[in-house]
Amino acid sequence: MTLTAGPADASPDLDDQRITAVNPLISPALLRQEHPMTPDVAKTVEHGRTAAADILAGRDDRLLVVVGPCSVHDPEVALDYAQRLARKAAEVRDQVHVVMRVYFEKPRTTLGWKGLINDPDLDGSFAVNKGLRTARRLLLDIGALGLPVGCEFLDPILPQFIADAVSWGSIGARTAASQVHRQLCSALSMPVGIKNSTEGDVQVAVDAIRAAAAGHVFTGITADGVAALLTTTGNADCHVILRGGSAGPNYDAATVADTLTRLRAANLPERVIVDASHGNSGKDHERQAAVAMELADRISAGERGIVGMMLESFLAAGRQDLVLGRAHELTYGRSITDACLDWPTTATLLDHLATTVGTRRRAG
Ligand SMILES: O=C[C@H](O)[C@H](O)COP(=O)(O)O
Ligand SMILES: C=C(OP(=O)(O)O)C(=O)O
Repeated sequence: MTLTAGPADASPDLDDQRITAVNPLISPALLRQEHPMTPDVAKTVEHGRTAAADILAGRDDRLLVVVGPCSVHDPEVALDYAQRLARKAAEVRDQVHVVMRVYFEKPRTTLGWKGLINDPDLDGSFAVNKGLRTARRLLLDIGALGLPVGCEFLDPILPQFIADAVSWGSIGARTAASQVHRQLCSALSMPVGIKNSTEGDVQVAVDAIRAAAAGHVFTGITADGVAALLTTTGNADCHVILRGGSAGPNYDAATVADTLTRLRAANLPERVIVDASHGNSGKDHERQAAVAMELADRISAGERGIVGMMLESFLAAGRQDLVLGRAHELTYGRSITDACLDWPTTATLLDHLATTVGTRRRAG
């Protein structure tokens, strides 16, 4: 007897036409079990979050400074940097609340290395489970130094793996308009800075803050890695980061004042953080110091609204190109994404920002 194919067998395969591999992903719960939160790190995280929220709300008159490499590509180097920054942060703690940039996810304009979680071996092997383990371990090691950390959140699944160890979050210029990211912010347990667009549109960040302040219902994952519907309260601690744009810098007093007006119009707290890098430095790391010094002068002269700064800083100045698979050729402590200030310049700037806050205090 000959079997003839029924209509179902004749149907073309419609699924997964462009997926070439499906591999297991560890669950957030498993990662948290392997690298558990400790009481000391929890204290650092909690203190880092509360201090940032207090500064943003005007309850604490210190400056919030988010400083560190554009991206982490080697956890040992990042820890070396963190040890130096932790000592400096302790010295300036009465005037400056220091949060280390520990960025594991890089949003690319087109293509490029997408960060330590996506490709921890820097060779295109995309060992994501290893990347998650390395990232979480590093966050805990830095937290153990008493130094709070800040991360950019890009993939909406990934916060479940690391967010408990993070004191401050960021949404980048390329995702500020994304509803997915605004919903994510509404769920995050820490203050989140949202950047103006790469073109320099500030309103998109103000709109994002409004959206993130509201509660949402959206799809995400649980700690066990199972898809779920999440219902959120909204995050009242989101704030604008002015990062400049393709039209040029936007840290000038007029743009800061215009941003505060937009925030007031949206019934939001009139506070901004200024990113001294990216569009505000034209990606010239040396310019960052000049931007920070100009902001310091304006802050000590009493300009209102600027409650913090972001600096891209690493051990060595500038940047270098990564050749995939040849990470062993990289210079120690130099960025493989955007150019950074070197450590001595960073330490001097942090001292200067501490003096700035002291001057502003004395002026009342
Ligand atoms: O901060 C880092 C970069 O500016 C951002 O990830 C975009 O990088 P790219 O333009 O080199 O892709
Ligand atoms: C990607 C970053 O910045 P932006 O989103 O402003 O380009 C960053 O701060 O690493």
